[in-house]
Amino acid sequence: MTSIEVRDLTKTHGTLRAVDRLTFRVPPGRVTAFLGPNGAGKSTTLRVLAGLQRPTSGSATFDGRAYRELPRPLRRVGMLLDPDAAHGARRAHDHLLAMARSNRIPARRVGEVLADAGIADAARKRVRTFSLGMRQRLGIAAALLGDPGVLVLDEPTNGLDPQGIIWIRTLLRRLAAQGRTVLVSSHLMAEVALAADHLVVMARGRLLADLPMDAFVRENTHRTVRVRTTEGTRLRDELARAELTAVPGDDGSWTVDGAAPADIGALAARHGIPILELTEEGPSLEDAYLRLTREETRT
Ligand SMILES: Nc1ncnc2c1ncn2[C@@H]1O[C@H](COP(=O)(O)OP(=O)(O)OP(=O)(O)O)[C@@H](O)[C@H]1O
Repeated sequence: MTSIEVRDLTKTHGTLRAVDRLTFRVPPGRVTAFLGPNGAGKSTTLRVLAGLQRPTSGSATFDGRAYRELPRPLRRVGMLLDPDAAHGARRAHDHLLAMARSNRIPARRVGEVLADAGIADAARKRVRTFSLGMRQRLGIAAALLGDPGVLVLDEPTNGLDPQGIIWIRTLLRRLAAQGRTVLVSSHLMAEVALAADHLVVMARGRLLADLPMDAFVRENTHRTVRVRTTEGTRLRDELARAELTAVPGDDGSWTVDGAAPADIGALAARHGIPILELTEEGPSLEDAYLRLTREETRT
């Protein structure tokens, strides 16, 4: 199966380096999420990958071949970059059929992908009457048309309803499990956490992180424990004696850094301090991502 290879890619717009010496590889068999704050350079990278923009230097290829060099590219690479790519006057079915014909894809695939994308009922409707969510589904149907080994989807959940978001997540996982190469950009961290195995994070045109999801969360967050007690000041003082800091919250709870719940429970028991709640707050991808990119938003 094909890998995506971005190598030393730079793309400038005038004096702005939208992408700045970016290097990463997306191998088959896993879902790779492509993240970064607004203006990070994700769309620019994907447009260069799709051959819609020329790199200033470096390359973005599929096993070393540029998109434009691929014969019948829709059979190799499925891309969703712009939900408005289909002409509004076209009917959904005809739009996909034209794409299929130009890439020698069997016409029966049109009906299959329309059904897969949940828009079979709208097949004969003109695209301009589609909602944003339906246009996204049509774009995803188009990406799947050639049964490609590589899928590149830019913000596929834009405009989708909750069922649509679950559908995308399941679809991405299935495509990766089939051994395909899946790269998906997103702003919605919670959804990325459930769908992706691996993260590539960029900001200000540069690579910030390229690592497995669990390592990313571990490296960029720390666990805390939330405690509720009827004797907050005593608990705080006893924790301070054990060199732990308890920070009071707005709701009467305390947050403790750097200790396990069992340690805090044992300490409270030794001093006869009643505990009403003791909860370990796990690191979330969202926390990790915000921490990593806090200083990196381009204005
Ligand atoms: N054609 C262009 N001409 C000038 N500047 C551009 C052009 N395209 C993109 N940029 C700039 O390049 C930077 C990267 O933009 P890009 O759209 O790639 O970011 P992004 O990570 O996809 O952001 P978002 O998450 O907001 O979609 C931004 O500062 C943007 O304003």
